[in-house]
Amino acid sequence: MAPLLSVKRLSLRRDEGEGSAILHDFNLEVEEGEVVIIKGPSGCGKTTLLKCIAELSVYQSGEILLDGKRSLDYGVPKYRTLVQYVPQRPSLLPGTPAEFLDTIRRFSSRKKTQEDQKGETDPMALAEKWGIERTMWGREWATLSGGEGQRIALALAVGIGRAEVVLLDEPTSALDEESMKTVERSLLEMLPPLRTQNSNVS
Ligand SMILES: Nc1ncnc2c1ncn2[C@@H]1O[C@H](COP(=O)(O)OP(=O)(O)OP(=O)(O)O)[C@@H](O)[C@H]1O
Repeated sequence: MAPLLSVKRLSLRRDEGEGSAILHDFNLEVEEGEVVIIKGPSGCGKTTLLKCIAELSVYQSGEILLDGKRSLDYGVPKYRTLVQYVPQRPSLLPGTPAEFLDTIRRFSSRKKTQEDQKGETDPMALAEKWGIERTMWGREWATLSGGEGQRIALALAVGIGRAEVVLLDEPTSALDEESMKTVERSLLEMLPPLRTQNSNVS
């Protein structure tokens, strides 16, 4: 059986392919239920790798497969609902989290099956458990603190329940220790790891 996610010989260079290499022939296989931690020094390409997997960055060569199929086989919008990227700085997103949630729900409601609804948790209720008041969803992303934006982005990614792969880019880097523990505890409850894997980008 094909792994849930495979990254095969991924290579990407800086400056639209004209500069030095960021990733060179990078390979990764992730099985269903597996939690993978990507480690490496600042600037080595961790965010770039996650953005490539989410089809948000253009790479020069290599292949990324979800359940053995390319993003183009799914169609990129559908692929992005299956592979969700939670950015390090959601404050750079336009509009408000409530608008974002509406857009996802409008897109989802047309195709939602009972199977889709199984893993769903209300993102607002989830974020509330992490100390995010419901009124915050109506504020522009740019006006939220780094930690508030991170908790909302995380609640959106894991609460909607359609994602097969959730890519978390330092998801708790802007949180204080207590909030970090609360968020990590509930993430672990929602995403029980069958196995863990450490992968280095260097
Ligand atoms: N659009 C771009 N154009 C040119 N260089 C870029 C671009 N995006 C990223 N880079 C460079 O690619 C390298 C990898 O960046 P990336 O953000 O993936 O690193 P990282 O490992 O996530 O770092 P950190 O741990 O500091 O967040 C860096 O040298 C960065 O400056």
